Amino acid sequence: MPRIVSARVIITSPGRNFVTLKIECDDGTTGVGDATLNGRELAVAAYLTEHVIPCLIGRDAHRIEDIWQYLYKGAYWRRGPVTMSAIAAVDTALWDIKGKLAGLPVYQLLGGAAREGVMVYGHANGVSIEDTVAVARDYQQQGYKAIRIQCGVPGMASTYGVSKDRYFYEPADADLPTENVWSTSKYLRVVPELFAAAREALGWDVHLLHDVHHRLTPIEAGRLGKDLEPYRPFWLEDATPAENQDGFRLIRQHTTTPLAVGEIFNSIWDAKHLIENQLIDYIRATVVHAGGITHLRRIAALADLYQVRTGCHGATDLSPVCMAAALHFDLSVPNFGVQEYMRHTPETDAVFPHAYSFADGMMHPGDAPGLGVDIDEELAAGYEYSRAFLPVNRLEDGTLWSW
Ligand SMILES: O=C(O)C(=O)C[C@H](O)[C@H](O)CO
Ligand SMILES: [Mg+2]
Repeated sequence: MPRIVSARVIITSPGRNFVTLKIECDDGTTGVGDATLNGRELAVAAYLTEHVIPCLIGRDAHRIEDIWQYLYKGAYWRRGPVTMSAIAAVDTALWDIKGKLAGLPVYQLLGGAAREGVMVYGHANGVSIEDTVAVARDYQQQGYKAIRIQCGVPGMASTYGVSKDRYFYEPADADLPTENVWSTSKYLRVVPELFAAAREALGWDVHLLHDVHHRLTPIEAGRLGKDLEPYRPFWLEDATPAENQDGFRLIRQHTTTPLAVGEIFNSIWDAKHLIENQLIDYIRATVVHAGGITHLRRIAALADLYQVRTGCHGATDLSPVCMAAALHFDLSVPNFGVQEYMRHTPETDAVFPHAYSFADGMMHPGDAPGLGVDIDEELAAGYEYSRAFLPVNRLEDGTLWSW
């Protein structure tokens, strides 16, 4: 049996912060897992170092389910993003090790490929409708079959999803949280205009997506969904905060626009009511924040019963290790929908050499044994951690709002 002899947390910042767990077995086999929780990185690092790693030493690395249960039930304190990201990192690293020992890519261990490739969506954003449409056209020419479109809101200094760089969106940008201003009425006017312009320029053969980022009330979201129906969006994401899951029932009563939610979910319990009541169409939980491949498969299995499909979160704060794991999951799961793909910077790609590839709007995890991703520790050591917070959001009168 491959016995775990060491586990280490590696923190690096090649343009942004990443936390990676590396587990090593007595035969020298290693596995990696992403443990990055944007803006709260050191909390997960400490949880791993102080409370998880000591319990791993000496265990059989093949016993993925037992170790998952040990860390989840055994902690007594269940769920939560810090705990579940730490468990995810261990779980991901163990799947990596199992794949390497079997000489197989992880997707083969998960049942094999259920499709030829993984459809991904890219991010088109711009300060104006024209800018966004121009970037979206660029993505379409690169072969993307699905594109998320976000544009600046006239009269507002900054808007979620609209970055300084056309291709790299990085919201965690300051040593203390940046303050953004939000106006629902201004926003609700511009989004249907954006979709109209995008359909006009791009035609109907490309999927268009949009992220509301938890900023509307259910009835406002119902209005937006209805206004967008003529443009056939693929999904409306995080239309309203999901703590009150019944809020989605109200949205559903007013629109047939498909709904996606779950990037901040960390367990099946966050999604259970939404899935069982068919209040959503896509579940966006992903490997790093929702307990690893093991737990994500459980969520997907529940979702499959209700024709809810997967749409894993894949922003740049999820490291290439998470991206690789998500692609193995996506390729094998029966109810796959789409995968978010926000390209990492060249510095990040160099620190995390990987076997996954993009061609013609589709990705593939590659056929290297395990996850097909690693961390170049020497390179990683050259990028020191630097604290960065996600922004906060306020209404024009100063009221704190959802970001
Ligand atoms: O990628 C998305 O859909 C996001 O909403 C990005 C998030 O704001 C980001 O990952 C937060 O860390
Ligand atoms: Mg989102």
